[in-house]
Amino acid sequence: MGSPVHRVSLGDTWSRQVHPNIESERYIQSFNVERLINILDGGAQNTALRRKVESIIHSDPEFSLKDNYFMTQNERYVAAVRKKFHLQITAKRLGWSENSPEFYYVYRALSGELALNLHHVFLKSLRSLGSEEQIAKWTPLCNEFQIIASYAQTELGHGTNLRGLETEATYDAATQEFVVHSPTLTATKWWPGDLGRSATHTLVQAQLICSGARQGMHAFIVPIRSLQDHTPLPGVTVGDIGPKMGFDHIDHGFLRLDHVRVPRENMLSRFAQVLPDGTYVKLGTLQTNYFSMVVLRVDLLLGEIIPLLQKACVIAIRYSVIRRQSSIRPSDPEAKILDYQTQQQKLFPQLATAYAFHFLASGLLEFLRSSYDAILNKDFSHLPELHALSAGIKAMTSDLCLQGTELCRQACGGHGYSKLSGLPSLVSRVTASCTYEGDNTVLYLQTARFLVKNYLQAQAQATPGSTLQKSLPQSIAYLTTTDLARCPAQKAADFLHPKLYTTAWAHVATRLIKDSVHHLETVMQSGADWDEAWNQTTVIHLQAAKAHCFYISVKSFTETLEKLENQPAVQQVLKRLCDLYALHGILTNAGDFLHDGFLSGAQVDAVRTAYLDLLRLIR
Ligand SMILES: CCCCCCCCCC(=O)SCCNC(=O)CCNC(=O)[C@H](O)C(C)(C)COP(=O)(O)OP(=O)(O)OC[C@H]1O[C@@H](n2cnc3c(N)ncnc32)[C@H](O)[C@@H]1OP(=O)(O)O
Ligand SMILES: Cc1cc2nc3c(=O)[nH]c(=O)nc-3n(C[C@H](O)[C@H](O)[C@H](O)COP(=O)(O)OP(=O)(O)OC[C@H]3O[C@@H](n4cnc5c(N)ncnc54)[C@H](O)[C@@H]3O)c2cc1C
Repeated sequence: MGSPVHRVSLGDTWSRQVHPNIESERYIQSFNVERLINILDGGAQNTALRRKVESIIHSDPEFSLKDNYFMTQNERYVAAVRKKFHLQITAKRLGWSENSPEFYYVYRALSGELALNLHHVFLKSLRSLGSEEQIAKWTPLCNEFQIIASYAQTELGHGTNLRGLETEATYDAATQEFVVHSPTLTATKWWPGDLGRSATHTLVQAQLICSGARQGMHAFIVPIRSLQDHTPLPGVTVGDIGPKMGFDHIDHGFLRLDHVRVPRENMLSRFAQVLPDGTYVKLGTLQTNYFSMVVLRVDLLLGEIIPLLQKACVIAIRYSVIRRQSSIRPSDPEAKILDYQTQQQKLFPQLATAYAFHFLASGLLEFLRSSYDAILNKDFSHLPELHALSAGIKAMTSDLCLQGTELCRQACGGHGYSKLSGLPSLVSRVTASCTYEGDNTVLYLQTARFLVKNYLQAQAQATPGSTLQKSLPQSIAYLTTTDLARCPAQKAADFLHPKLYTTAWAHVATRLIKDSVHHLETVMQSGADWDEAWNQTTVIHLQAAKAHCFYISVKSFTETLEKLENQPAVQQVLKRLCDLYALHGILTNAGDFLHDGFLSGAQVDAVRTAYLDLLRLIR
């Protein structure tokens, strides 16, 4: 460890002391910090549990992260594997069960520097796509790490277009096996985490071929490495895809299968079965084989994506109260950079976004939990709305978390470019979330498809004599509420009413959805078919989907405020953040509010007045 750079991070004494400026800043807030912490943790008992888990982790040298930024990719991987197994041993000793809150707190305390995350993605997919027997068989093997699993869906040639996946699983009735095969180079599985070096098994998403027909994408458990010596099994070519922008600690891999045989029982069969004679039995819909992606998109929000923005806000705001640079008056001492309005305008909307997304994701997780069992029991009534919400919210949160973490990094000047600030790693990590578990554009368009479909249905129901009376899904009920043509706000203070700005966002989302349908229908009337017309109007649909998702996030934040009547001081500070979040969105998209005169120029000025005053109040 002789290299000079290590002197920077080893053995310094001053970094253990809290900077006096931070100390002083911690005693001027207007609310009870512990109360707000309890709200974010979901209750005081969770706060106590989280702190207990964090103290165990932070006091154990095996979990130290201090050398991480000086490691090679290989060293990062080895360190992450070591931490993962030390964690499993610790968890067993302390009685922490798989999927328990303790594991969530550990993951966050270690900034996700743990190997085998896809092993848990495999388990989640098994639970959502596997039969009860398959769950009972494979879960203990995973929990005891007798097997290490991964999730292999994406191929060199296809990540988004799942209908285009080329890996084949052909049923052989004579032996009651599936022959899993990579027929082309582009069928090579590419990107799956934990595949490069760790996994002994993987969940292969492949085109099922049985009864002489292609039945679409289905999931197959395929052994890929020997449990004796970890070498690739016959017919398996597997390895690491090499250096990436981030995620150095994960062995993303590639996989080719040359007619590898697996037993019939290895096809996950909650929503589809292949009988011994090769008969295909559909127990769900095409979309139910996509259900595991809905679960993952929701889990990744609080489990991986939003904490990255939360951490970037903590680092950048703390830095901004100790960094002094230039003076507000030439005669003054150098100012804390957080006292500059522009620094507040960079950071506080990101802080507000971090809170907005925390409550938004918590609500979506609740919706998933409440509909999960129904879906597993083949009641798919909530699935379309759950898919549309999870797709759009994953796209919006990852997009805005990326923008926010990068803004926080830039707000720290040169030190924001040092890995030792923690910020560059947060940015490179959150960047990936705009692609994994679904490219954001593609996911927004899934939400847009849901909006158009339901809008047209509402239109059809509204025509006189229509017998259809199906109510709209709750998240788009606003499409049929009476709409204001003009915003009634007279002065800046009027924009600090949650009902007023929520209605403003509903107005813009409704208008953009109507507009997108109008353009679609106009292009079709010019002779294009639905698919061509859809492609020629996707930019407009994308805009409508984004406005819809932002409206959902504003509504979720205001509903959270309503539940805090009994904690006025906390409610007040969260309301300021909610106001700031909503008004920041209006100013950033002012054109959408001015377009039909819903807001006038003078009203947008009033929004800015209220917004700038909020920065002062929040500071
Ligand atoms: C440190 C660790 C943290 C990081 C962990 C990272 C883990 C990342 C792991 C991965 O990245 S795994 C790979 C993730 N890959 C994807 O997410 C692929 C994205 N592509 C798709 O989901 C589908 O290809 C897409 C939905 C875009 C299109 O599929 P289709 O062409 O079959 O569907 P289409 O668009 O025609 O829609 C058909 C119907 O299915 C519905 N649908 C589509 N996806 C659905 C879904 N997931 N659930 C339920 N319904 C769904 C859709 O709404 C529609 O319903 P309607 O007919 O009623 O309109
Ligand atoms: C860090 C990381 C980890 C990952 N982990 C896994 C894993 O564990 N398992 C796994 O299976 N996969 C994994 N992936 C792969 C990931 O899921 C895919 O990269 C993702 O689904 C996007 O697919 P793609 O790469 O083929 O991009 P493409 O779909 O080729 O996207 C390229 C461009 O084409 C556009 N595009 C594509 N289709 C459309 C359309 N229909 N309409 C409009 N535009 C379109 C996209 O918007 C994008 O701009 C991981 C990826 C990353 C970066």
